[in-house]
Amino acid sequence: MAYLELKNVCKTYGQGTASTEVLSDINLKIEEGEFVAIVGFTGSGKTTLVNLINGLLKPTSGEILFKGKPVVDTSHERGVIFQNYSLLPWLTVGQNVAMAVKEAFPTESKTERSKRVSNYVEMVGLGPAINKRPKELSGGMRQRVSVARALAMKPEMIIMDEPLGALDALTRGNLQDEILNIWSKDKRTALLITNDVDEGIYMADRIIPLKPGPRATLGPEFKIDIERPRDKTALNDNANFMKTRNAIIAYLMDIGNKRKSVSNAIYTLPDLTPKNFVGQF
Ligand SMILES: Nc1ncnc2c1ncn2[C@@H]1O[C@H](COP(=O)(O)OP(=O)(O)OP(=O)(O)O)[C@@H](O)[C@H]1O
Repeated sequence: MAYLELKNVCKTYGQGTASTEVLSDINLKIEEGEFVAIVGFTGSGKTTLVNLINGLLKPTSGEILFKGKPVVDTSHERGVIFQNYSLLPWLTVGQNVAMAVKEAFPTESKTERSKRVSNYVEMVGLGPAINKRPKELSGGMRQRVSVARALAMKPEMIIMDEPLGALDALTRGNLQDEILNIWSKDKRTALLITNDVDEGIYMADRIIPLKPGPRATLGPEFKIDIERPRDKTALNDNANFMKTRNAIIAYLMDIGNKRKSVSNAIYTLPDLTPKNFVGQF
C-alpha cells in the first residue's frame, strides 16, 4: 500500500458550459519516507493538486488515499507550506507559530510549546523578529514564518506549494537544507511543488512533470540518482545531475513548444450571426 495514492483524479471548476477540467486523470503513488517533486508551468493546476491532497478540495472524480484511507478533510498529519503565506496580521511571528503548535500539541505544557516555537522561529532565522507583526516583515520573512509554522506542527507528510519562490538565493538555499534536514532526520514524507527544476533535483528522489492544462496530467517520472546528502556546490560537476537536468528541461520545453503551436494555430469560426440581426451591425 502506497503512503499517498491518487487514482484517476480529475478536478473540474464551474458547471455546464462554463466548466473547465483543470486536472485530468492524475495517478500518483508516493511511498513512506520518499521525497517527490512535481514541476509544472504557471497556471497548470499545481495549487489545485496541493489543495486536493491536503483535503481542502474534493476531486470531481477519482480517489485520494492517505495511508489507505480516503482524504476527506485537512489533517495535522499533512502539513502544507503555502505559496502565499496567509499569516494572521494581528498576531506576532511567535504567536502565529504558537497558534499552530497549540493546535497540533494541545496536551503539551506551555513551556514545552514555547520552546518548540522558538526553535522553529530560530531555525528560519527570525529569532530577532519573534515579536514583530507580519506588516513589519518583508515578503521573504513572512514566507519564512509560514515555513516555521508548518514544520513546527511536525506533520508526517510535508506538502510544499512553491514555498521558497519569493526568497533570495541565500535564504532559499538555507531553507532547502533545513527542510531536507527535517525530512531525513524525522523520517518524513515530502511532496514539493515547484517550477524550479534545479530545486527539484537537489531535494527530491523523483521528479514528475505536470503537463500544462487545461486537463493537466502527470508526465513520466525522472529518478534522481544522486547520493545524499547532496552537495549543492558540486552539483554542476555531477554527470547525473546534468543528465537529469537536461532530460527534464528538454521534456518541459518540448511540451511547452507543443502548447505554443496549439495556441498559435488559426481557426476560422463559422458565421453564426442570427438571420434576424443581419444588416443591424
Ligand atoms: N476556485 C477556482 N475556480 C475556478 N477556476 C479556478 C479556481 N482555482 C483555480 N482555477 C483555475 O485553475 C487553473 C489552475 O490554477 P492553479 O492555481 O491550480 O494553478 P498553479 O499551477 O498553481 O498556478 P500558479 O503557478 O500561477 O500558482 C487556472 O486556470 C485557474 O484560473
